Amino acid sequence: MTSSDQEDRLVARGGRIGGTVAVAGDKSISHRAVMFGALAEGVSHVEGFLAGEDCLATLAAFRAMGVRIEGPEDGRLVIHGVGMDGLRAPEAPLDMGNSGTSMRLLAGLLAAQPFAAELTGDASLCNRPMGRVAEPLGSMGARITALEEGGRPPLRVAPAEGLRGIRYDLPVASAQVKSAVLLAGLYAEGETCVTEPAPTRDHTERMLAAFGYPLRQEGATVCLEGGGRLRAADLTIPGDLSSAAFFLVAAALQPGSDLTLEGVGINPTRRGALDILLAMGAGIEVRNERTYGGEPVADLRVRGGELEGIEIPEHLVPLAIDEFPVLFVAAAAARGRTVLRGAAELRIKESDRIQVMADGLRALGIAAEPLEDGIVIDGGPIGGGTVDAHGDHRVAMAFAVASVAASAPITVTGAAAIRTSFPDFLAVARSAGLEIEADKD
Ligand SMILES: O=C(O)C1=C[C@@H](OP(=O)(O)O)[C@@H](O)[C@H](O)C1
Ligand SMILES: C=C(OP(=O)(O)O)C(=O)O
Repeated sequence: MTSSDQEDRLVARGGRIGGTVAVAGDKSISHRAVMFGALAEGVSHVEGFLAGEDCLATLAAFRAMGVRIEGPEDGRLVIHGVGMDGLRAPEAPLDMGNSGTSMRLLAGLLAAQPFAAELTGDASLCNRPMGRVAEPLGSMGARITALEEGGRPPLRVAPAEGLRGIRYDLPVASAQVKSAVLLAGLYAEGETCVTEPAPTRDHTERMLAAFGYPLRQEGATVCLEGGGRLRAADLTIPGDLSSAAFFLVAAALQPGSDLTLEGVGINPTRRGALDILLAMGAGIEVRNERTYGGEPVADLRVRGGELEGIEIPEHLVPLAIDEFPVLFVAAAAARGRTVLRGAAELRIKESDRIQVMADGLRALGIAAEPLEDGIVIDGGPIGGGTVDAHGDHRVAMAFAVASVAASAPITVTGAAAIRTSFPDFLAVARSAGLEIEADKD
């Protein structure tokens, strides 16, 4: 067995959750820091960059396009910006690994470049739909071809011949699509406006502002004028609420626990998981609110108790989209029934997160009924057993957390992808009191 096979299998035995921990930097913001730092004029300094495989794929892509980036060293990057027109043609296809954010945002940026490029990724990413970005970018004049059926990657992006601004109504609430169109809009003639059907994470808008790019926000619509410039900026990236969510749930479902998570991003367009857990009765206190690089940050203190099942309000779905695997674990440990609807997007993430979570919860003895656009979970005693994360980082970490409420150890297979978003997960989990190890058998 190779060492990566070993990491692919985890055994979690629960434990007493408590203490004070910090999670790694926010993944969404880390991607954008590299992108905007690369396109800026001058040298940007970044602290708290997440050195997970997804963000490293973005970093490697910009290096392959001629951008000098020092680090990451202890989360620090020094990005020598090349300006809006300074990227160079990459010599080989850009490999985005497992990262949907990298592929969709880069599609928007590459659509506007005077050179051809190809974007590819791993088996999971190559199964995800890219028509959602190719279509609006096409109407701006971009020439993007998806090489596989159903708008699936690899994507071939031909040199641009001048893009024009559009007004685009997002058909799905997606920050990746919004960001791809805005990135292309930086280079387009005239104004580009994107209207969202429901709020989605606004890190692109906040970071453009931090790099000095003017934006106009009117209700659900954000607009920018093409042809501007970005000024280098120094940024500190907040801790990732999506990573913190595993420990929020671990502590919230264990009576008597007391855990503080320091320096976590609580951007209102991202904090749906907090609001869902609070509605389930979790004892979470938001303390020491402050701002890092235009992003709100706080320390979160969680004291465990009993959780109640709820009907999750649909407007919270896009605001908690990546946290549902672990929220399903909270639902399994809660008293009563939890119902989620309006979350069909979960079926086209790194795995089909509705089906994969339902299968895993059932293997642990929980009644979980998948719906086309959601799930119904009846809380009850969680048993031990083996569950398959299907190579999905968030599913793997969610089932490790389930062990806190389980009557016997939980073995998680297909867990190596944890490196994509949370390479220090095992270390942080242990310091929060979780007994977890990579299986050596
Ligand atoms: O813009 C981003 O950084 C992200 C947006 C979300 O995807 P969608 O825009 O597809 O919902 C989220 O699931 C992903 O992890 C990160
Ligand atoms: C969906 C996710 O990421 P991405 O779309 O960037 O692969 C995630 O991190 O849960």
